[in-house]
Amino acid sequence: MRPYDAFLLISFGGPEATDDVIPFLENVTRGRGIPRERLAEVGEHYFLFDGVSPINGQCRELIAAIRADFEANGVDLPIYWGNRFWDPMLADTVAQMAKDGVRRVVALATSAYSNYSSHRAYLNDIEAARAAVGPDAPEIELIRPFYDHPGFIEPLADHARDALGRLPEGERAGAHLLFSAHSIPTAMADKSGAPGHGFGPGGAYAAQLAEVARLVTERLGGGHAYDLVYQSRSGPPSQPWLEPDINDRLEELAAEGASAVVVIPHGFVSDHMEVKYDLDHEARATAGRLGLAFERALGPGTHPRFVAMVRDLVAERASGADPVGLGDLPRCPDGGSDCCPPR
Ligand SMILES: CC1=C(CCC(=O)O)c2cc3nc(cc4[nH]c(cc5[nH]c(cc1n2)c(C)c5CCC(=O)O)c(CCC(=O)O)c4C)C(CCC(=O)O)=C3C
Ligand SMILES: [Fe+2]
Repeated sequence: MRPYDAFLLISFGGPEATDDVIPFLENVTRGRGIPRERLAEVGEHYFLFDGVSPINGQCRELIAAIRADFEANGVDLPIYWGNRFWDPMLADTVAQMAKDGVRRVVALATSAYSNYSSHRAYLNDIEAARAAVGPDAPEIELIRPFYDHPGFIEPLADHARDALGRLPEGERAGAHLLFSAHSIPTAMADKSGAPGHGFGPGGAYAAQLAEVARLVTERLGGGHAYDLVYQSRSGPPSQPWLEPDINDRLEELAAEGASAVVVIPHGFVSDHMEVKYDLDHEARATAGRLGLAFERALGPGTHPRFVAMVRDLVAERASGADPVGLGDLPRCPDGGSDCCPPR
């Protein structure tokens, strides 16, 4: 697709063997002030799965689906993949693209929202990788945060409907929906989005998460009660992070008389370790202890509408058309020159 000569998927990366776990965690937390105990604890989450994070496999599946979709729709772009924290590392991929003579790249991050960790960090890592490669490095344009795209919202709603359908029949109509996203420090959240956006506490990130929760609930019909909750908090206890934690909210819901919950991990694009451990393992156990029926909806993953969204976003970027989106928030512009500064 003109004006690009390659498509690049950029993801977080995850270990794929026991010996990868600690070096991976060191890459992620370098200079971040994460307490050592938290690292040891998170290492255990990975060891429980023999050191294999699902995220790289999910990227391979997504790339296979994008390749098939590009082919079926006449999009003639080679596809590359680079991670921020584990092999294939982004800098190596950028070096490979330079060797292959690639000059102009359109990139998508496996991260849908506005905040430093989900957006600005990707832009910074792209520039660091290009600088490491030198003058032959291609130009790389990162696609905007896409949380509001119908190709993100519709798969979430489809998968939430499936999860409701897995509850015992008598629990479906009254099920409480919990939309779960990665917690971040409140200082990072408050600054998310474009400067001076006026979203208030939690910034663009919390506002976007709330908007997606509303749009998905609306699509399900049935008037389900729902909340926005957070998971996977790290950092020292003295530092405020976005709340409520999903486990605390489950306690409250049980006390309020709820009997079934469907968790929708709308903060993520695939069912990686933060979903498998923090939701399927930990939150499910909390719900079980409280006597709540519990189902967890799949993430967008390789839902055909999500895969087609990638092609839509590439075309949008190539043509310079106005961003397509659902809901009431201002659209994120491409380029994002000054949005999502560090905390
Ligand atoms: C917003 C957000 C997303 C969603 C957007 C996106 O996808 O980008 C995300 C995704 C992910 N986070 C992941 C893993 C980790 N995140 C950590 C630490 C942190 N995450 C943060 C935020 C986010 N994280 C923050 C503010 C920290 C504190 C350190 C810092 O300020 O930067 C740590 C360190 C240990 C710990 O403290 O938990 C790990 C191991 C994996 C891989 C899972 C797998 O292996 O399958 C994925 C997809
Ligand atoms: Fe994270």
